[in-house]
Amino acid sequence: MQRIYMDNNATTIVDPEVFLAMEPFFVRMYGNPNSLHSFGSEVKPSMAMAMEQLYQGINASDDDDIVVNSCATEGNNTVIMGIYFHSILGGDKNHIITTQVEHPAVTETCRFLEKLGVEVTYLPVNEEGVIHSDDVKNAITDRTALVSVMWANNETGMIFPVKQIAYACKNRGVLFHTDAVQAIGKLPVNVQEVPVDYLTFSAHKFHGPKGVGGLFIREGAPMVPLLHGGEHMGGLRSGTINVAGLVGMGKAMELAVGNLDYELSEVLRLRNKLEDAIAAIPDVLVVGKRIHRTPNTTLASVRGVEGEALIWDLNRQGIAASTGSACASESLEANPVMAAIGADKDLAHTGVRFSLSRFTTEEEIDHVIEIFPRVVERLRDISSTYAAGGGPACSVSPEQ
Ligand SMILES: Cc1ncc(COP(=O)(O)O)c(CN[C@@H](CS)C(=O)O)c1O
Repeated sequence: MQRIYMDNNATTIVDPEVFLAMEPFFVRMYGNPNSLHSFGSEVKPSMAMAMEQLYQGINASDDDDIVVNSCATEGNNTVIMGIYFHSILGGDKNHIITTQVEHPAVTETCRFLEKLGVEVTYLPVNEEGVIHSDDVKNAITDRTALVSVMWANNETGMIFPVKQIAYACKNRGVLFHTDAVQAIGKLPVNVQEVPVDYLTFSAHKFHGPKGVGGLFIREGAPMVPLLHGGEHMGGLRSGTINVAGLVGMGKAMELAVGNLDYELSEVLRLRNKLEDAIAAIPDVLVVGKRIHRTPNTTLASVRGVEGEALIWDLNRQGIAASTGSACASESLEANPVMAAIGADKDLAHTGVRFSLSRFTTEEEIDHVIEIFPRVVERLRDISSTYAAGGGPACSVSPEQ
């Protein structure tokens, strides 16, 4: 059976060019870059090139730092815990602002700090699943140590007003972190245009390898390492560098930026083609206006059908999708994003997320368009809660 991968917000295939770039660093050039002998020194030029690819990919200046780590979860923890140690434990601040729809790597780290007495504001989102920059302005106090708002949401694809938020924080002298995991490779990410202090990303979200990520730190922004040990990354992140991963991430960043026009045209066209077919099914609505979303993501609420049942049935047909973020896929709780946007409790369990990539083909989209309505119909026929014409799924209808 042909399998179709439609869960690229969870992870992506490694681009073959990325794999080729990495291969030598597993079997021939495997030295530790901290070693003084030739096995160590011979890997350094490739590492330097990869770092340059990362700097160019987000338009970082040479005065800024990019710390190579294991993933965005580590990067998010590093920023938030680092601010706690620097500005809260070691300073006169005691407040962090974030949103209700951040990835758990942000919200759970904040919840951990609340146990240590930190005050955290989780800004609510509107029916489209986003906040307004004024929400941040109104929440900032003289005790605010950090604002952390994602660039784009992993479940809805909704894009947050990070530029306006960054300037609002800058004007109040408050540090700003953005989790850019779902923006890199899908949107232009330029840290000269958007004056963030910290920005985090993971290579496996833009066709690089799992197990390697990056943390951008603006020159002058305070940084307290999460991991202590050897003198790696200038002391900002101890642990032997994943050389192959870094080389792969640099190549993946170069390719992601180079394919941005394709993402914003062809991937967008295929996503909209799929979304139009999904939205045409009765009592199915898509969350968020397209113009405010990343080009590859659709989150649909299907009245009367449990999200888990939907993705399992799709899986039986060879189609890989998710009910929301993969890290919450085991949970039978209501989808927190759907709950946050005001979907009623039945609907909060009905979300299905499709996320495309530059490797998604028209034939694959046409096949999903053929299968999905049949799956919905089959599951509704056996549903105990669905009666045709059950009314709108939630207040937001698809927009062009
Ligand atoms: C916005 C955002 N921020 C952080 C992460 C974590 O990435 P890691 O490489 O696992 O550390 C993710 C990963 N979201 C996947 C897995 S939960 C999803 O299915 O939506 C993310 O989307």
